[in-house]
Amino acid sequence: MENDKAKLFEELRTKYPKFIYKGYTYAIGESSLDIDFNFEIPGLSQFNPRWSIKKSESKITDPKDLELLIFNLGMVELISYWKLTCSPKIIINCGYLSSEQIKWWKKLFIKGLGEFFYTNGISFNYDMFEFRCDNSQNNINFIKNPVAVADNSNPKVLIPVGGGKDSAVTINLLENKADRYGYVINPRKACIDTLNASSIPEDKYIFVHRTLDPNMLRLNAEGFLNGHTPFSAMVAFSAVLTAFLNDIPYVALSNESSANEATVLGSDVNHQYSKSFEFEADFVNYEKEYIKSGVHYFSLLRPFAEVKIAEFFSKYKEYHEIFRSCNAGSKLDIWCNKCAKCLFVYIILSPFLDESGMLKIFGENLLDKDELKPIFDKLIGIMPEKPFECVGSYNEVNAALQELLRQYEKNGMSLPVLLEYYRKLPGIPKYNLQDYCDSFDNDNLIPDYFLNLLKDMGK
Ligand SMILES: CC(=O)N[C@H]1[C@@H](OP(=O)(O)OP(=O)(O)OC[C@H]2O[C@@H](n3ccc(=O)[nH]c3=O)[C@H](O)[C@@H]2O)O[C@H](CO)[C@@H](O)[C@@H]1O[C@H](C)C(=O)N[C@@H](C)C(=O)N[C@@H](CCC(=O)O)C(=O)O
Ligand SMILES: Nc1ncnc2c1ncn2[C@@H]1O[C@H](COP(=O)(O)OP(=O)(O)OP(=O)(O)O)[C@@H](O)[C@H]1O
Repeated sequence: MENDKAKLFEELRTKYPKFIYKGYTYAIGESSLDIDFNFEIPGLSQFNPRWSIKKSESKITDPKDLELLIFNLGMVELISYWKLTCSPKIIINCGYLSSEQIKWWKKLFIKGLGEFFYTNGISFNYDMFEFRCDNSQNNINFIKNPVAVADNSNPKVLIPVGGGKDSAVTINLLENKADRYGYVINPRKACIDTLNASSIPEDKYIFVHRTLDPNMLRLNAEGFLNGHTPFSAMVAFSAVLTAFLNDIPYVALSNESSANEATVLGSDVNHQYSKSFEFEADFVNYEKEYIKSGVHYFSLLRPFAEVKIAEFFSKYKEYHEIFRSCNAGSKLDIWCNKCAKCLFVYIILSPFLDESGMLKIFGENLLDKDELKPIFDKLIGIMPEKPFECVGSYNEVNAALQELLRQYEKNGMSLPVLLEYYRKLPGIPKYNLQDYCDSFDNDNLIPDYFLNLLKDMGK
């Protein structure tokens, strides 16, 4: 199967040697910015993905100011379309990229699609594709009116909300400390419920509608190359554009330090690459160097491990029955209770909530499901690969399980099947959960105002 895909990859690249980013059009309405991108794989299909971004009434002083942001959103959007054929030439007809920028985009393609290449059995490197851009540097519309930080005591901040626990923690940590706006791409129930459960007023929900081109979905169904794309990189570019449009100087992500760990042990393949600090730092440099919107992008939760975020979240009961971290069940708004993400969230919340609290969320004890053992083995690190999901590090999974084991034994409770299995496993090193809860990663780009808030809260 993997070899078939690698063969298909070669065939498609030969048959479709070019991918063209032909252009974009946009219209600024009273309450939204509407964008149409135009991509083409000659001989195969045109693609017109669309974005509609809510905007405030505030006037855009110069519409041209939006163009660099829109062009760059198109650059990240095109990854999903390019991956159908992985064409060796990417021709950019609507914007200029310097050789440094081209290097930057090549890195995002290679690392952001690391899982896609790995799971399709494709080996891919920097020499296997090139970017050509026809436009001269003179055509760049530099931003003339960047967003300024107006009020440092209650700054406006855009918080991307995914419907899971992490963004709910950011929302709550910033309550009464910042003027919060909730940002959601294609809102699903858990995202809306999360915002409704928070104290963010409805007029500060900023919803964005992104439409995938049906030709891509058709070609996926026909068997063209498909797989994971760096979704969080798209969140980054679109959130900065949305913040700019709404005169909001900060974008606060909820990406944690655990996202930095590779998914495949000893390799660069990381499902969460675009949630890693490496991407965050690259993105901030790119934005400051080549876009200069004035918007500051950072992750408020970067210093923390997932277990610390779980500890915060365990206290925010108002979200417990509405949040959904499960990607597999995201369309149906359910916890599927079968996937790695469900089991992972179950494990890291368990030390902080009693059994009835856990039952309210999941409806059953996932550590009592013997059929989840293969996933469990991947989460604790006795297999060479973690699941391709947004899950925390091996160490913190082990630390949470060992703390849970301690609690069960202290209370004289009988162990669920996976915890009993874990207790008997030989050679597992000892971990202390508190060490992970106390850790604070200084590799972060949190602006002083927000860093001081975390410090004042004793975090
Ligand atoms: C696949 C994906 O990114 N889905 C996100 C997307 O959902 P949407 O309803 O628009 O599309 P799907 O039904 O999932 O996919 C249909 C087909 O289109 C392809 N595709 C989709 C999106 C895209 O950007 N590029 C594509 O090529 C895909 O391959 C299918 O063939 O948008 C939603 C929000 O609007 C997101 O919630 C969807 O995210 C999924 C729940 C999901 O599982 N996303 C994974 C990428 C994922 O692992 N998410 C991580 C974060 C990953 C990261 O750090 O990059 C997570 O949330 O844990
Ligand atoms: N549809 C979306 N719209 C806007 N931002 C999103 C969306 N989906 C995810 N995000 C952003 O990406 C981040 C990472 O997504 P991820 O699913 O890992 O986190 P989460 O939903 O907050 O929590 P959990 O880890 O419990 O799922 C989110 O915290 C949020 O900032």
